[in-house]
Order: sequence, then structure tokens, then C-alpha cells
Amino acid sequence: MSHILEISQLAKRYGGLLATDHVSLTLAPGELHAIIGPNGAGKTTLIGQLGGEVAPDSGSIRFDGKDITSLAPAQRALRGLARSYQITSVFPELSVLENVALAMQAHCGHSFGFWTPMLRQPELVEPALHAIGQAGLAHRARAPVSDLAHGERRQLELAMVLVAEPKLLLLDEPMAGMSHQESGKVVELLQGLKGRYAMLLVEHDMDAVFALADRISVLVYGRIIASGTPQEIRANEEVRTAYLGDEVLPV
Ligand SMILES: Nc1ncnc2c1ncn2[C@@H]1O[C@H](COP(=O)(O)OP(=O)(O)OP(=O)(O)O)[C@@H](O)[C@H]1O
Repeated sequence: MSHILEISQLAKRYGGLLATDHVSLTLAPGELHAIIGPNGAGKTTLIGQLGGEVAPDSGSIRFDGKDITSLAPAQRALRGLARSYQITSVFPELSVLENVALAMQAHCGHSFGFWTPMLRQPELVEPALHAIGQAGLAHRARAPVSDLAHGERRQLELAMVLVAEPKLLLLDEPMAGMSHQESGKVVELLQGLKGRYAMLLVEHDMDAVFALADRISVLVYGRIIASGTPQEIRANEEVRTAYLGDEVLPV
């Protein structure tokens, strides 16, 4: 089977600490693969290496058939590897639609009709509305961003990534800081996106992870100690002892 992402032996050392210790994993197109592990296990470092913000000391990353190990984050994004950040470049006084249309314009790297008001440019508005719908925010498209609740803002960040039609989404704790109700909504949204995008999800919310993932990899002290289906991970004794002993796994 061809893989959209192949990570091979990725390592990153901080002084005496191996934050990622020769991590290898693959992602099939359309697969949702979750990375779980205790605090300090190396999850953020791994996501940073994939996004291009953290340079690995060794190892390689192949994405969509090409080696991207030495590419900058923007070059990776152009190839379809998108990271959902807590986006800082949001204009709070502009509407959801205007912000997503701007993200579309930035992704395309040129201004469409410079003198034409943005919302009269269907080549920006149509994909923006589509992405806003995919992110579950259609009813808020005309609302100023400053009016959004915390969960809705995270949905906007997702729309701003989806508008570029990525091939792989890196989702770094998309449920962080959300109420139970809000995270339930994001689980539903991601369920709806499953199969259309490959997704690598780092998340502490175990209910969400076990509900969503096709496969789960467990990272402990920078090393993947197990990879498998949610059922396999739930039944894995080493995982239970090393990581999940103090967590209650969803049944
Ligand atoms: N820039 C850095 N300089 C030095 N040490 C770092 C740096 N970034 C991370 N580390 C260390 O690397 C290890 C892995 O950190 P990382 O943030 O990747 O873990 P994590 O699994 O994302 O943790 P959490 O679940 O708490 O976010 C930790 O021990 C951390 O202190």
C-alpha cells in the first residue's frame, strides 16, 4: 500500500534528553492516526518535526512520495501538509468568512482581483464557505471573529487550514481547553472529515482518541512502544503499565 506519510528513524536530542528516539511510522491516505503518551513523551516535538519547525538531528520524512525532511514549514504547507495551529494571524474585527477568504488568498500566494472587494470574488468566497461548512461554522460565517466562543474559534482555525485542501492534517490537541460539549462537537466534525483527509492527531482526550482513531501509536520517553487499532492498544499490557495505568480507558 502506498503511504501519504513515511517517518523513518526521526530523532531529536535536547542536551542529554532524546525527545524523539528514532521514531518510525506510516500513514495511509485517509487514515486517522492518533499519537498518545504521557506529558513530556515527545508528542509536540514530533509534530514540530513534521510541520518543519523543529529540525530533526537524524531520520527522514517522506510526504506524498517526496523527501521533505529539509523543507521549511511554508513549503510543506504548499505541498499539502497542513498544521492546525492556534492561529495568531486572525483579524478579530473581520468576519469568519473574510478571515477564511484571506487564508485562501494567502495560500494561493497572490491577490486575485486586488481592487475588487474580497467578498465579491467567488474564487475566494466559494472555497471559503465550503471550508467553513466542513468546520461546522456555516451559521457563523458572517459573525465577527471577536464574537466567537473558544470552541468556535478552534473551528475557525480548522476552516482556515481546510480551505487550502491539504492532503494531511496535523492536529495538535484540537480539543484543548474545550468544554465536554464543545469537544463532542469537534469529534463529530473530525468523524465527518475522516477518509477525506489523512490526519495525525495528538490529543489528551482519550474518549476522543478512541472514538476517532483508525490506529493509535503510544509514545513514551520519545519511543513508540506500541502501534495498533484502538482495540489492540486497549488490550496491550505494556501500554497499560507504561502509560495508561493511571488513566481510565474508554470501554
Ligand atoms: N526546546 C526545548 N529545549 C529543551 N528541552 C525540550 C525542548 N522542547 C521539549 N523539550 C523536552 O523534550 C521532552 C519532550 O517534550 P514534548 O513537549 O515534545 O512532550 P509532549 O509529549 O508534547 O508533552 P505534553 O503532553 O506535556 O505536551 C520533554 O522532556 C521536554 O522538556
